[in-house]
Amino acid sequence: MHPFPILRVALPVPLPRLFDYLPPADAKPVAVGQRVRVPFGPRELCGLVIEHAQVEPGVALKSVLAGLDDAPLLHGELLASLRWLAGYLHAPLGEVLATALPALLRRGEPLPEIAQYGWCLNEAGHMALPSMRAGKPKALAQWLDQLRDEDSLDVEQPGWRAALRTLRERGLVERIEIAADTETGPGLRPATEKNASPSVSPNPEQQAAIDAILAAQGFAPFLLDGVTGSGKTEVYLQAIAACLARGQQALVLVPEIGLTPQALARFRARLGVPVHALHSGLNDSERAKVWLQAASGQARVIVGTRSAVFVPLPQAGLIVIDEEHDGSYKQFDGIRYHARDFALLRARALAVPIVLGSATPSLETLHNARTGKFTGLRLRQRAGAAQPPQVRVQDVRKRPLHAGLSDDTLHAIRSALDAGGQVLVFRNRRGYAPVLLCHDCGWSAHCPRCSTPEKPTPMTVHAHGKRLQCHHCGHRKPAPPACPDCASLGLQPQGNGTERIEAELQTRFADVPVIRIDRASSGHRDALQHHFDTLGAQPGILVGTQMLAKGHDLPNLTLVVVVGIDEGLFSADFRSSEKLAQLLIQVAGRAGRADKPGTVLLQTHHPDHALLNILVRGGYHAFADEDLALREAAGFPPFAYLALLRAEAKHAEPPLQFLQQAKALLLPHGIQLHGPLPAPMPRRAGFVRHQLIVSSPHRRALHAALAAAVAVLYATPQARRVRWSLDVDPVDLY
Ligand SMILES: Nc1ncnc2c1ncn2[C@@H]1O[C@H](COP(=O)(O)OP(=O)(O)OP(=O)(O)O)[C@@H](O)[C@H]1O
Ligand SMILES: [Zn+2]
Repeated sequence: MHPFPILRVALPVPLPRLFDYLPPADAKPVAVGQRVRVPFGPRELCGLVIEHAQVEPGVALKSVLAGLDDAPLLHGELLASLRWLAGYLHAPLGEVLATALPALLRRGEPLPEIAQYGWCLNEAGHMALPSMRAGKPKALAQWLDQLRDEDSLDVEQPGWRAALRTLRERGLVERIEIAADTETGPGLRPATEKNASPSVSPNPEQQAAIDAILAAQGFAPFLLDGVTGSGKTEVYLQAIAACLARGQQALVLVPEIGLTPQALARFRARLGVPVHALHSGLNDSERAKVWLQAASGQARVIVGTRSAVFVPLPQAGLIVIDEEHDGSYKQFDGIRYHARDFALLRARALAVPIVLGSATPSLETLHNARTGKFTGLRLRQRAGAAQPPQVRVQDVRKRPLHAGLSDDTLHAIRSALDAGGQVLVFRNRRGYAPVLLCHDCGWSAHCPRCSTPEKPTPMTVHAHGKRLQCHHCGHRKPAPPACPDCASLGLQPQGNGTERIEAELQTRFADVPVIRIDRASSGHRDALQHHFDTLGAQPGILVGTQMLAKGHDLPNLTLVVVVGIDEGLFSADFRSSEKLAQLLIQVAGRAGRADKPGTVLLQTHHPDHALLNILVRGGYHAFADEDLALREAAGFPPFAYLALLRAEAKHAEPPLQFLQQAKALLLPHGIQLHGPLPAPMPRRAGFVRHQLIVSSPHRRALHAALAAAVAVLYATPQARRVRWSLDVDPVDLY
């Protein structure tokens, strides 16, 4: 028998199994959770050892080429949770691990250095201190009479590196590597005046929420259901501070667009410990470092977007999910995990409290709070002196519109600006106009890669009419100078996107800045912050898409105008009402967040629409009651469990055959099957798309059926002729 057991390795390949290898030739034992480099066909891959097993007689195995780590990279709770996730998503473990690990580590590169350094006065420094001249170097020297780590210096002594240079040149300080048990000065005083947000004392509702979270023991899920501007962040901050005081780590998830430098600075200033941010703006090595710092326990507070849910938390004390309803928590390709749901699973495994916060909780989460699975905490009022905004539905039927804006709206904007306020104009369509139409023959511009004869996909007009762009596949081309069908010169952009509204507002309100915020103008987090900084507190207008709806706090914003939501009122998707309601409440919630009252103008051609009425009269909860009742009657989530099997190929046959095969495999399991049917968007980027919806009122029944069928599906010949994916708990059905 071989002296060592064989290694069962998870590899990032689309096959739902582990791969067996002999230990490496150097015969060093490789533990579970360590990375290895292995031969795989003609390639070499980096994988993770998942199990040891005994060699079966007569099986010829290749050897691992090399072990890559001295200690397991993944172990304990995180490895177990990821194995559970792979099972839940019916996805190959190797691909799940590849999604969870930072790219640098996934590629098998060596672990980056994460040692922390600190500075303190040396002997000469202590001698020189009393006689130093007052100034920045002396101030820093006083602070360095004890060892201080570089992170705390960043927080406590902004700009310290310049002063340090002086001290170094004079030979007064030394740099010391800080081990986990090195004693450093009590680094962190409460935040200093200049970088702290004004400290607030919690109001009674906030205090009750804080008390409930602090009293929690072990796994305890909370829904912090607080209206916009109610001060949810203050509740998070106090819960995190208590977690830090217990010596534990806190993980905070935020939507991609919410992680502005401003938001981070607020956390840093209030918590008084380094806050480690994980977001798309970091490079691979920075991401890997934060991940490893979390693994070593050095990182005490990690604030990040979706994929931060995968950081190791050996000393976990609390998980917070801000804006838990946000769509960006769901990954839309590859391994389609939901960060909120995985965070809940981890909180249970880690036995820590988890706080889901939102002014517009997802119906799943509300349902969980109503059935007692989560503890509901309510903040019914805005914090401080702020009042809820006044919402007015404005009937624009038969009214003249200027780039979609009514005369009443334009007057309201003028008055708000004259009163020194800021205005937000929300339109959920970027570009200049959604359609380019020939006024003479009716031709309109369609995407050649995303259209079918039955279902054409219009191309959006950009660059003031000069360019066409498909928002589904990215296809771009110059706008034709004349109609390709009838040669008429009467081509007209139809409808209004943010670009056109911006242009209209710039001409009408030339005296104030008009700033457009959408994916084209502010795709980058820092760009968004830059726009807010440019505007400052002066009167001005922001025009933008849903990027503007999320968690921003602009104290001087007094008027919100909502334009062109009508198309959203009639969508067929069972989640569309929920999404629209959330969007409207969140956008409206930007108005009047400080001492000036806010107004919201909702322009519509359907002033009697049930959704608008219930939202305006009853608010989000009234809407949610009604929508939950509808979902229960129709057997939709959260009253049933769904999975969506998608398949696409250049031609229609292979996806259909694949899904028929899947249906045949699922049929004996007694769950509901709907399809195969063309996807709501039947063609995209040249691929014909079909889908099969699988559902059951019982989660267990659904998963038993999927587990049995998917294992077989991977091996069917039909699977090789399509691109397919399984989406468990899909958010979008297209
Ligand atoms: N107890 C308090 N007293 C006075 N002001 C407060 C208090 N708590 C929070 N605030 C202030 O109220 C404003 C809104 O708080 P915050 O941004 O946390 O709201 P929120 O609940 O997250 O809202 P949204 O869901 O709209 O993002 C902030 O400017 C915050 O500093
Ligand atoms: Zn397209």
